[in-house]
Amino acid sequence: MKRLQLQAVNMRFGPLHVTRDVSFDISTGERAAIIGPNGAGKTTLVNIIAGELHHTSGQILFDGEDVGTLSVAQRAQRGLVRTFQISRLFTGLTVEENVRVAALHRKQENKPSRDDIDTAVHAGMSKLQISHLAHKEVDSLSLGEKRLVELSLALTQSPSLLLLDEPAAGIPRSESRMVLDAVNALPSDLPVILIEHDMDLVFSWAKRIIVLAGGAVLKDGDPQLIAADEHVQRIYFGRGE
Ligand SMILES: Nc1ncnc2c1ncn2[C@@H]1O[C@H](COP(=O)(O)OP(=O)(O)OP(=O)(O)O)[C@@H](O)[C@H]1O
Repeated sequence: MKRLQLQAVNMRFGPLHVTRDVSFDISTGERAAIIGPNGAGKTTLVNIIAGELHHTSGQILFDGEDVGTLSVAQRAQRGLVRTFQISRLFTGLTVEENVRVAALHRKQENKPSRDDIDTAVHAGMSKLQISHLAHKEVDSLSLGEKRLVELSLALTQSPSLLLLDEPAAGIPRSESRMVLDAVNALPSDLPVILIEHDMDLVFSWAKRIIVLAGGAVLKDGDPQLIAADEHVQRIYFGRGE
């Protein structure tokens, strides 16, 4: 089932045409990575999908609804949830308190009871195996642990599509395995779009890779096809010819 549909999406900042006729669909359970050289327009595209930026033409449908004019919060309420490159955790609060704040904002039809919130908080932490960190202040955590807490905040919001913005960015090598394991352990039916510079993570995780160059989709296919494509190698990896 199609969850997200981008149809000829464009973004212009004044004279700068940064996103060019981007079209693709993401279906239930799909694991897609968006890659591309610096300045290719990856962050702009994530911001457009999440609602931080409003595209200048084209359509964004989520579960069949045109969400193009909705705010970040309205999209998150519908299940379109993102994480950030830069930590947005509340410092001074514990892990559990941070997860609780996210649980209060989660997608729901009815007003949640205290029990509902408690259940969501504990499920969010146990899915990411961070229950042992519940009572630690987030400031005392390692970078990798903070990234897991951010992932658990996103899961606590009951996403029906998750946008991961460079989950491995800034994480020391010693902890990158932990982050990769967490990304790998995300529920298999949850569609995920990953923006990532770490090619080991991209190629070990993604089932589909969308290559952006100059704001447009250069190639869209499975990792084998992308790795073997001469155009991609030339533009993205600086190889070929
Ligand atoms: N608010 C803005 N105003 C004007 N130009 C912008 C704005 N945001 C991004 N751009 C331009 O859009 C282009 C794409 O930037 P973007 O950050 O989306 O690329 P990226 O692929 O995420 O790059 P990186 O890998 O370096 O993070 C760049 O040329 C950038 O300068």
